Amino acid sequence: MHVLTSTEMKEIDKKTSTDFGITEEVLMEQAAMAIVGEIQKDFNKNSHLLFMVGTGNNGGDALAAARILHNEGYENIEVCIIGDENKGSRLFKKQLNTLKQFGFLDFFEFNVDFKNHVSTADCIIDGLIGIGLNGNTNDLIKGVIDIINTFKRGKVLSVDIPSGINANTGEIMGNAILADKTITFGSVKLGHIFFPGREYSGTIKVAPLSFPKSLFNISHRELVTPEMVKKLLPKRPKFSQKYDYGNVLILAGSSEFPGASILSAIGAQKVGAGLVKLITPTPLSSYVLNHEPGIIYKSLMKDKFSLKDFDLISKELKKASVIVIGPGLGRSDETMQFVRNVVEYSRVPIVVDADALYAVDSLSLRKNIVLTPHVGEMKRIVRTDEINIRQNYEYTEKFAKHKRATIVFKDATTIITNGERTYFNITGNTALAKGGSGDLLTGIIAGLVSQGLDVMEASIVASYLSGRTAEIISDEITEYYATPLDIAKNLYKAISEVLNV
Ligand SMILES: NC(=O)C1=CN([C@@H]2O[C@H](COP(=O)(O)OP(=O)(O)OC[C@H]3O[C@@H](n4cnc5c(N)ncnc54)[C@H](OP(=O)(O)O)[C@@H]3O)[C@@H](O)[C@H]2O)[C@@H](O)CC1
Ligand SMILES: Nc1ncnc2c1ncn2[C@@H]1O[C@H](COP(=O)(O)OP(=O)(O)O)[C@@H](O)[C@H]1O
Ligand SMILES: [K+]
Repeated sequence: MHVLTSTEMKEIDKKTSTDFGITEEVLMEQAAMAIVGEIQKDFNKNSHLLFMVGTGNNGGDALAAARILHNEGYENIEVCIIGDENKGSRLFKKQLNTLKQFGFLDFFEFNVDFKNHVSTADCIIDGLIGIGLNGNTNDLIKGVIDIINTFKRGKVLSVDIPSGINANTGEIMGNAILADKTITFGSVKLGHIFFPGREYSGTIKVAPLSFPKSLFNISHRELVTPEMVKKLLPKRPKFSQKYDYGNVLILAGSSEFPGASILSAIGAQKVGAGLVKLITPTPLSSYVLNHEPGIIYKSLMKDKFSLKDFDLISKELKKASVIVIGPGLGRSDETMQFVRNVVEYSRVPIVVDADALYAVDSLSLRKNIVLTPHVGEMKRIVRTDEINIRQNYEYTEKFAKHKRATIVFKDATTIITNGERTYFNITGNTALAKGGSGDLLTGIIAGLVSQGLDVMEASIVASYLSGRTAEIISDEITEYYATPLDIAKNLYKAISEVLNV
């Protein structure tokens, strides 16, 4: 599913009408039917429905939905219009007229009594502002939203996007409606998938309406879906053996951070790599063997990697189909030099994570190198703490283009981009907000590359699977308790689920 900006959505809207003859009126009627469908799922004809209506087309959608329900015999509908009706959009005015022609009379003014309407409503339909939001909410709308958020007792259904949420960033513009459910049209917008918009939207439903599918190619951004992951998962034909599933070389660890390397190695193996070879400076053999005896393990019997180790491992570099470098390395100068040499002299795909991210700063990279920074690392490698990079996907896209590499910007909403195409992963929860989850992810990415995926495809599948596994096992053992090792051991649950989509 494409993830759109408000401008892209408006463009699609316009073209649907000019190039395909499906008018805005038709689309609005379809949007209204979709809203009605959602209301009918949860509320009956006696339910108290409060329609909060702005004077743009978002309000038009809400008015049309109120009219359809009134016509269906819903008896307890109230409509409250906020703003100057005379200055409303063409379709808002048209819908208001039509509603009146259907004999609807229960309009009320926004006044001191408003709190009572809000607190007695079974469902508040938020049609105040949609993707036409043009800045911070003004005083009038701000007051209305505050009262709704404070005094609501029933459910809140937002039309298109919670009023006050920036459709392009998910930011709260002044204040915003906290919805239980949002019904949006055509496709999701960026504001639905970036926090806090993602939280404010509640459950998101997408009504396709009659937009021609081809028009959505206007966007180069997509949401990672189970269907996408299923298609990408490497095949495992019966007539095959371990060499068909690649050779992952992991260069990780130091005396200071021994555990990270093991998680990466387990991640690669649990996702199906043919051979996983882990080389660490410090001896870890009993840990590795306890966790997974199938991992091929070698220690250089020292504290940390340095440039002179390069010759020692150059034979391994030649045999590898993919390299992981970074987890737990430490950041000493000699280790950073070692990392630069590995990255410069290898041609196979490389997953660069954690400490190694700081070493590649000065290097020119290539498309089959993937950098996997979390928020802190991203801020440091792009040298900024000013802009809000977590929601600024364009910044990450530009950075990927500039580095000529693929970036996985790991966060609650993860951005995966090579600067030309961008994917957002929204699986996962706070079970992953623990040291080691990123090390595991790195290994999973490499394990998928070793089976033939490119780094972008592998990052999409890996982010989805680790996040989805976290969700599945959190239902069983809670987000508090689940550890990166639990995620690794339960990866099969998300894989099986995807295979059965
Ligand atoms: N696109 C599509 O394909 C389809 C779109 N559809 C629907 O149209 C919606 C977009 O409609 P839109 O363009 O009329 O804008 P909309 O969201 O109603 O906002 C404008 C209103 O908000 C107000 N307002 C704005 N900012 C404000 C602020 N900061 N503080 C306070 N007020 C503010 C602004 O007031 P004004 O600035 O004019 O005083 C005006 O009244 C879209 O979300 C979807 O629901 C469907 O029918 C199906 C097909
Ligand atoms: N609240 C959250 N919701 C979803 N995913 C999360 C959340 N917090 C962290 N993650 C994911 O967990 C992983 C954490 O990686 P990272 O911070 O690099 O861990 P570490 O460096 O300790 O191994 C990333 O894949 C990130 O997307
Ligand atoms: K809205």
